[in-house]
Amino acid sequence: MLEQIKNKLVVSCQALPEEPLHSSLIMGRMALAAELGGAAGIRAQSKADILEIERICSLPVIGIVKRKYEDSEVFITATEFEVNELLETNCAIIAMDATKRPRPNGTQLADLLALVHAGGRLAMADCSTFEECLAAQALGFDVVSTTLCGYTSYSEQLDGPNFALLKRCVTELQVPIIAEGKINTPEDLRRVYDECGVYSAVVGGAITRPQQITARFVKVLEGSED
Ligand SMILES: CC(=O)N[C@H](C=O)[C@@H](O)[C@H](O)[C@H](O)COP(=O)(O)O
Repeated sequence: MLEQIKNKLVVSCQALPEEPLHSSLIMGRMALAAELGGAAGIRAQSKADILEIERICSLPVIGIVKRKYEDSEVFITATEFEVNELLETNCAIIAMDATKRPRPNGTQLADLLALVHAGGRLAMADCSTFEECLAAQALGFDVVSTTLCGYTSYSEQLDGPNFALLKRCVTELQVPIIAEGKINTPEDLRRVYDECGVYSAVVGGAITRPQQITARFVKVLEGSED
């Protein structure tokens, strides 16, 4: 799987229940469209969406399950329950929140990682800071990403990708680094490869969330810069 996505584009096809495209059928078609467009992999949310994507599209999948728990801010593959759901699909990589925030029910990140590996899958760490990326590598994650940069209270809040963080991770870590989050334009994508030297990159909303794409066009008519 890793070789397949190296230096290529992974497209995240996700629509949560509150989003207009929430539907496994639609996410399957999104994934197929991404495949036809030349993507090398898909990132997808929920067992149902992944099973539909696997049915219709031949690209390897990075799987996550987003579920909110009362006692934690962590919602991307937060407990053993979500990992076990993903193990019922053929996703090659299981991604999870690897931030320092406490997980629901006292769940330990190391236990989730062990479960992923016992299931014969690779594990991807969604981090928000350099320290979290470093800790994820030390724990034994196979790939590390900056997915949650800007989404924890203590991480840098930027409108686009955190190029400096990506570059530091690539320079100082040994595991493959995946750029994910806020890659809003083809130019951003070019830069995470050329300037930061990342292993692979995931683009989501800029390709698969039409409400977000529309808003970007509407904004220029309102006279403000994006
Ligand atoms: C923070 C969070 O929940 N991120 C999620 C992680 O799976 C997705 O909602 C993002 O779409 C994905 O990371 C890709 O990022 P962008 O859509 O910015 O290209």
